[in-house]
Amino acid sequence: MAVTSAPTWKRFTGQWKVLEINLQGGKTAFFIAVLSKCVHIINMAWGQNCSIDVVSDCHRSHCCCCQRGPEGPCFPGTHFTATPLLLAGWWRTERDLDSSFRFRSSPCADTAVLKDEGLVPSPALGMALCSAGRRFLKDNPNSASKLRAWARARAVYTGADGYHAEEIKEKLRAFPGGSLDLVKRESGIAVMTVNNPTRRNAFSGTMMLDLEERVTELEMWKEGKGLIVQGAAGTFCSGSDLNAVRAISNPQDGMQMCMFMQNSLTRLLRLPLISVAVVEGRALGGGAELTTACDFRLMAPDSVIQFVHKHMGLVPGWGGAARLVRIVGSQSALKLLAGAKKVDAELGAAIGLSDGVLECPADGGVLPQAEQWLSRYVAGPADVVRAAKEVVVSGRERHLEEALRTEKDVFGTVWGGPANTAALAGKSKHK
Ligand SMILES: CCC(=O)SCCNC(=O)CCNC(=O)[C@H](O)C(C)(C)COP(=O)(O)OP(=O)(O)OC[C@H]1O[C@@H](n2cnc3c(N)ncnc32)[C@H](O)[C@@H]1OP(=O)(O)O
Repeated sequence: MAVTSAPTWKRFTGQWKVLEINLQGGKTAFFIAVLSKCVHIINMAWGQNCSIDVVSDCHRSHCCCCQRGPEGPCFPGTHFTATPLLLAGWWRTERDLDSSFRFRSSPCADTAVLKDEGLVPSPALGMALCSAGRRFLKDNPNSASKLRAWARARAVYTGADGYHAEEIKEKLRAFPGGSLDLVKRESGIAVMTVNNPTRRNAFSGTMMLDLEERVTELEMWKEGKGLIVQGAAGTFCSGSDLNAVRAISNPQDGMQMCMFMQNSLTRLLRLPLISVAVVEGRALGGGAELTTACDFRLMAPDSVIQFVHKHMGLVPGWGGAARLVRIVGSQSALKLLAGAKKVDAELGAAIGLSDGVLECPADGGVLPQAEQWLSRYVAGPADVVRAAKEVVVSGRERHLEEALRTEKDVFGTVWGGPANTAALAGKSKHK
């Protein structure tokens, strides 16, 4: 069941807030938020068959109701079909919640109304709901793992944005061809290959679906440290498959495809893995956008990254413009987009789009060079490498105060951990 209007904070009292969400069919869902070290959200959906998208990732926080830590969260996030009383997500900060629902809270100390309506929540109520939720997850292990995946995912769009995931997936399934192949290595580095050589690795509909699946797989890969994204057969990716683009060129499908790809590529960039796009040949249109969803880009000598969207009467829609501005700054981004400028390895290095030039491929191709380049950043224990990526993502995406809090939480996961203890036990000099 869809959310029919922007959620609003209805009540606010001290540590508690009640958020009201209007659902289709006149149903209402309430979320009770406990504001303290973490924000614990309890969703009580009064009515059958309503479904709400909730995305969160406070897997490292401790629930202030039941004091559960990362291993036993109440609910790390959900996309749920709610029964009269169901479940929840919990957010690390209030702002996470706000951005999940795209609204701003406006606290209005309205204790009296709360009391009048007998709605004053209590820690006991919170605990009861936590425990009901845990029981649900125990009885529904598939939901639990899905929830965990969602928790890590932190996609941009949900049903509240008018995004209909299943509908667009159905449409994309009608444009088959190619694949996105993923190999996870013992070294902790995975290689994802955009594989559709007969169309210069253009993204068919099913490859877009593959991308989402591969990202989900990587989100659940706890041993992972690094990711290399490459194209098959010596070229990176020629963007979206023009045959599919022509078929779904109506505004509705375009928007849905845009949200689908933004979600997947945002999740790709937010993975706790250090990622690098290895660009050989051409990275055009959506292919250029894909390179920006990696932390780094390495370019082969004759390679070109080109945001050809302008030539197509478009601007990027897979999040490539927003990411490009963050990588090269607005001046350079404007030149690349408004001029559809070809970026070769030299220009790429000069403007900071490329982080290194690969040498002419030897027998083994450029992959070993890329692995060698990446190895200096992924050396060491996975939890430390992943923590480094996490604090950088947080610093890039969150307001300072929130990023500082996240940094504290992530710091707490490595402080006194095995790598830290071993380092302290040895002689520590960094000459
Ligand atoms: C998100 C927005 C977007 O991404 S819009 C898509 C933007 N991309 C494009 O417009 C790329 C158009 N393609 C090209 O410019 C050239 O094909 C490039 C990639 C430079 C390769 O040139 P070249 O090496 O000479 O090969 P070619 O043109 O003979 O192509 C080989 C076969 O591949 C196909 N192909 C290529 N790109 C796409 C694509 N994006 N979608 C669908 N098919 C594509 C070509 O049509 C060609 O197929 P065929 O062998 O003629 O059947």
